[in-house]
Amino acid sequence: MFILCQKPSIADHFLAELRDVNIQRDRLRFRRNLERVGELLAYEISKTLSYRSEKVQTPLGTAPSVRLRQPLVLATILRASLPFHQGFLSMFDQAENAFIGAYRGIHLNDDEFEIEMDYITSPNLHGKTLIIMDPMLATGRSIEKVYHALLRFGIPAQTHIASVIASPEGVEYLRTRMPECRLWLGALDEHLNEHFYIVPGLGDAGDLAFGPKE
Ligand SMILES: O=P(O)(O)OC[C@H]1O[C@H](OP(=O)(O)OP(=O)(O)O)[C@H](O)[C@@H]1O
Ligand SMILES: O=c1cc[nH]c(=O)[nH]1
Ligand SMILES: [Mg+2]
Repeated sequence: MFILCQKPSIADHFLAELRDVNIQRDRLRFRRNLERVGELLAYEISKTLSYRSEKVQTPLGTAPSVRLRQPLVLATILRASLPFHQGFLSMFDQAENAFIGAYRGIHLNDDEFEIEMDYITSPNLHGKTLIIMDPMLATGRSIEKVYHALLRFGIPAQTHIASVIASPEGVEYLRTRMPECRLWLGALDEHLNEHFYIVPGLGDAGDLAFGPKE
């Protein structure tokens, strides 16, 4: 598991703005900060990808270079993940993309709720590197449901899961259910509250990015 905010960097500044109740009133800034954390995590993941060597002609000579070789698919969970996805797409500009409409639906009881999934579109995933993005990894139920639904489109060579903020409960849940996936986090928080929200977290990422929903 990789955690971006383990030693102080500009990433902590972006996380602080995302969490701050006053700054997060500015939706444009909130979305842009999700995007910036996406860019930074994409850069970290890029260090694990494979590249091919080549020579590039400059105006003054030839430079030994490398270019990304690995086919990537970026999978994003609507709504909250859209700005985070944009950050990844800025780095991996030629990636293919998958979109999934998933959200927390009816509560079955005090301890459980259903994840509704009503839209999924994906390219073939066979042998590709899949990156599933969702800014909030709370219980882990959304990511688990989406991952297993995506496997219908082919078995990826490897899968990365990226989140801005995670709970220890969510991390543990994914570790046991999806041990083959590698986790990339902005920050790991304290716990989930009784409504399954991350504490201290940042609140409802989808509403903060796009406004409340009915
Ligand atoms: O780990 P989990 O317990 O599954 O919760 C995390 C999910 O909750 C949020 O989505 P939400 O259902 O609020 O939808 P939204 O993005 O439309 O706001 C978030 O973006 C995750 O997808
Ligand atoms: O803390 C949480 C949990 C789920 N979804 C959010 O947006 N925030
Ligand atoms: Mg939400």
